[in-house]
Amino acid sequence: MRPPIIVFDLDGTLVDTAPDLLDAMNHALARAGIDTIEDDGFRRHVGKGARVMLERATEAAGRTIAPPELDTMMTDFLDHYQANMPGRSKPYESVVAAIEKFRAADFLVAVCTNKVESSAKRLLRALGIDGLFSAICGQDTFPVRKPDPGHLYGTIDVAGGDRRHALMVGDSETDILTARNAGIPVVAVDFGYTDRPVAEFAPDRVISHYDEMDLDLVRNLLPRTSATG
Ligand SMILES: O=C(O)COP(=O)(O)O
Ligand SMILES: [Mg+2]
Repeated sequence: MRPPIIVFDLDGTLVDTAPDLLDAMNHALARAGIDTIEDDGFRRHVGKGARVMLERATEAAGRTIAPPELDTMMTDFLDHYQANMPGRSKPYESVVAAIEKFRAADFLVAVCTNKVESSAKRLLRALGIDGLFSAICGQDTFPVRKPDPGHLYGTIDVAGGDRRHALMVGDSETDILTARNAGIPVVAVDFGYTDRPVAEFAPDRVISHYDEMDLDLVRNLLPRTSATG
């Protein structure tokens, strides 16, 4: 029997990455001659991949850019972002302790993110926490990405987990839609990056701190089995 699994989103859920995403975005914008961003309004665009963040910042500056230019900006973004890891990015308070508790209770833990896979792996390695995860899958790991359920199913399969005893943890509408599309329960954190309060997207639970995410909460959301009950 495959073990139960908890799948975390990355940006805004597992790691507070916004300052470094902003630095890398501004580097790419400046190289393209586009106004850089000074406020943190861009956080609401995190979760759909860096290309969407760059497109939104470009629109906000009143510019339209052709796909090849956007490709160049994406390369500039990734070069800067990956060269400066881990930068100021930090795992959210108590998330590592929570993950260690789940692993000790024989849950697998994995990451399903719309970051490119190499960025996700490099960041988690730079933070010294990559070893906690049985799979780290990004927007380019499979032919589909969140909110397509195939991204979440694929992550569970690579990790060797049980799709029927899986839980998603995320911070955005994208994550909640992904879990719903997959028929998998979802816990939302309310401290991440989203354009509207996560409760509006009707997750199964909302938490404000990882201290709230104990084994009882997880087991209550999963179908009963000898492994999870
Ligand atoms: O938008 C991104 O770059 C990734 O965001 P995610 O880790 O929240 O999926
Ligand atoms: Mg996120």
